[in-house]
Amino acid sequence: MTLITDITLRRILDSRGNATVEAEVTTEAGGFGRGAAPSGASTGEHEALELPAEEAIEKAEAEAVPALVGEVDATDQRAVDDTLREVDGTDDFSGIGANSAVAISMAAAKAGADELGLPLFQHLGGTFRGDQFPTPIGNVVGGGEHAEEATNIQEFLSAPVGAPSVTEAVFANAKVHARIKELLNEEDIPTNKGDEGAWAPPIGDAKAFEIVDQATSEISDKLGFEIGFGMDMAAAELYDEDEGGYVYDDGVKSTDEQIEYVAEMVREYDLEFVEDPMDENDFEGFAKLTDEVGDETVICGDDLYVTNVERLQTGIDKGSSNSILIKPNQIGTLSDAVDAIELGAENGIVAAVSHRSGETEDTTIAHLAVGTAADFIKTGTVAGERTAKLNELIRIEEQV
Ligand SMILES: C=C(OP(=O)(O)O)C(=O)O
Ligand SMILES: [Mg+2]
Repeated sequence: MTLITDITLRRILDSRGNATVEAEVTTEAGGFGRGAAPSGASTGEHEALELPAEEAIEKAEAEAVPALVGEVDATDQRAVDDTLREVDGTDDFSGIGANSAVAISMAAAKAGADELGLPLFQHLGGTFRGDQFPTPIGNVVGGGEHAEEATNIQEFLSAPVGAPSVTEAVFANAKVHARIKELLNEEDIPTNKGDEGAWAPPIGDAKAFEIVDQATSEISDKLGFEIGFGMDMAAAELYDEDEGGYVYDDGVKSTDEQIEYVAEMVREYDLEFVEDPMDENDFEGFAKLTDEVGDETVICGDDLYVTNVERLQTGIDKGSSNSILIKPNQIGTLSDAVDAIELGAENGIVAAVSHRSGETEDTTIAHLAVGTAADFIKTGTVAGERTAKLNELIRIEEQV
């Protein structure tokens, strides 16, 4: 029994320059952990609620801190997370804010690991986990809600599926990112950047498919292992019911046309990963697409599931996808995120643990991905708040 003895909450900057919540947890025997909440821009309609940082801190200091300090064992992550849910008293963490909840949850996990003298991935995953690494998929070109005057599709993701190690995969993605800059320069296309460090050039989706295909093929040939690519369409941001479907610069696609378009791209470019190809409430559209190309590629639900086991169960029942994106702050605690990964695993749904577009130097998701044997981790390719996680993966690989 190693009780939490202190919790400090503060406002810090995220990568977009917005205020976010950082938590520090200290335990009786001197264990210490620090965690910080990320923040989305293309957020799902059904996500847990982020409150303004100051308000979230104030509410958590009044409600959560007294219920945890001197009361809960830091090494018992379920007890920490159950307490956060109990004191919050809502389904969407609108009581204390999902940003305060996830920061405390992650800080407590790190304090628990420190207390036990274990690396975080092992504390989260247990003794028999930690030797299986995710493929890091990293956005190299993008637009949508993450950049203006760029592609309609939010993210084009380099996917080094044949890399011999996670370290080689991380460097491969950085090389693809660099090669894309050269290709854009050759055509005098401006190399603006989006929120996550991907290039955000003023080009259409068709051109982006060509450039990313060329860059991944060239770097794959150079390095001698397979590098494909995928995409996060963030289609809920494109969908407009009043317009009758998915709104692109060159026209509107109906649901059936969207399914056809995505299936065509999967086949033409042999896509490794397709996230949110349909609107966040269209379980049926997802299911049709998964039926059509689910044996050729990974169809992943992000805004569709928002890391929520009830929504995932609906997707399982309807056959909506073969993958789930996992973002701890979408649901509020690490326990909830692990529950979603495990429900998925029991039903043949592979996990992709993910950053948010607004990030901090926090590296918890690297440990969560390794500790739960997730198939993928999506956390960018360059930029300090992204490389923090990628470099942590390199360090973890050295430890196992
Ligand atoms: C990382 C993403 O973006 P955001 O954090 O803005 O939701 C995403 O949609 O997968
Ligand atoms: Mg997404």
